[in-house]
Amino acid sequence: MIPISVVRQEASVSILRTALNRISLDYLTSTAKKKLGHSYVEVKRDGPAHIPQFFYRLIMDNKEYHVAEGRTVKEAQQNAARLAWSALEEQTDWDSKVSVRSTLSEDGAPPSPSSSSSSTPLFTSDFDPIQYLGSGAYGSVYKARRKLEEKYYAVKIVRSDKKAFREVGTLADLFHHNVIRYFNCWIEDTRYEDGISAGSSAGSSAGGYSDAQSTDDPSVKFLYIQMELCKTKTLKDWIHEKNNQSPQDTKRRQESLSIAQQIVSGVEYIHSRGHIHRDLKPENILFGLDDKEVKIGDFGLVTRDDDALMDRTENRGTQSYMAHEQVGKTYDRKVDIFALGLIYLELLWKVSSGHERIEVFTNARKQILPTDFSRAFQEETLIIKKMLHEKPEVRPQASDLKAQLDKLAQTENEPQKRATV
Ligand SMILES: Nc1ncnc2c1ncn2[C@@H]1O[C@H](COP(=O)(O)OP(=O)(O)OP(=O)(O)O)[C@@H](O)[C@H]1O
Repeated sequence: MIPISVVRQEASVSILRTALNRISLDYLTSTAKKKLGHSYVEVKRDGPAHIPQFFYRLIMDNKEYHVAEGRTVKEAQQNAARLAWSALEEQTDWDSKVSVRSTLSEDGAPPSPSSSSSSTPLFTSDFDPIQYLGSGAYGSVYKARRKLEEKYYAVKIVRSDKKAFREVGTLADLFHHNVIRYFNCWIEDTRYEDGISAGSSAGSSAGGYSDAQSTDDPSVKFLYIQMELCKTKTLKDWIHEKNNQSPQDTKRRQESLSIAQQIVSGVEYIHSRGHIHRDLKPENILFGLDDKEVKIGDFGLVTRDDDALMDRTENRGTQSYMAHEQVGKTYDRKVDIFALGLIYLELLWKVSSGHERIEVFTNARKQILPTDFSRAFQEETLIIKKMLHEKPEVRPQASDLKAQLDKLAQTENEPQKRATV
């Protein structure tokens, strides 16, 4: 006999899945309410009046699901429904596609290939690859249109290993508008390559599968990660544009604060879910398609955090943004605050050459900021110096930092109190 809990769980999945297939979470609200005991609970409200944040969780069939955030009550409830859906999807083997969490072993190791590989290349059967977007050290990213709903996504293709599963396992756990959204992942035997990424004639769009790597080692598989499509412009490009503007852009201060608030909001959420990003840098922060929001990406170095300091076996990150203690083995989430301090400085302060940037960064790492900067940005100087403090315990928690930046934004919105820089 099938246990009642399984039947109820399948009912929940079916309701949520139908709702998501109809792309209408309103449907979920009415249908699930009728069939299963279901309610949304407000956990907290946050943020200033002009950018409020609402936090809701879904309770269904007496089970509490993860807290989700949104700009409106409706958005937060819809996001909470999506998180519940993801959680149920992960628990139930209803799809032929790989369910990430259920395939992870206790230590985050990848699943055995036999249980996860698929002989039909899902990428080209379910998607139209549109454009090669770029590559990092570990893989390449394509813009692709999912045939079923005719929506565009970014699909990242990486070797299927422990690092890739850590990235995807974390992304699947996160749902915040300042974090690149994860949708799905699956494993294939081969890596898709188009003419451009494969190094052949520029502009070629002819695509195909390359099994060069898997021929060398047949056990090598590739993980396809379907994510929210963002602009290819990164925060590094934004900083570069601003630095090349002459005279100095008068809106830079205001825009930098708004961007810093959004990154901190994303980091606060990541920390609240028990993760440390460990590789925050402008290259890993993208702009959403509407150009309004920034999104934290590249969770390849993410690790679990504990309240206690953890002994970490790996000490990686990007050298120039890395906190002092990150070269050692014992550090906590405050390494992200250090990197954010440098990013906020870089957002605000125009440097004219690579040489000047190195000098500013080297001094900033010792909490020495340019004299002109400290004069022009007094409040920011106090905040940044604390973020860059040598002792992690002195650096603010992301939630405190968020409150400080929100307060600063309120002051900035009262122009009579501040002179424009
Ligand atoms: N969700 C996305 N939407 C749009 N473009 C993306 C997306 N994710 C990545 N890209 C583009 O693809 C490029 C490569 O991304 P990827 O995450 O592999 O690289 P990376 O951050 O440079 O990598 P790594 O630090 O792992 O070496 C990025 O620089 C960006 O231009």
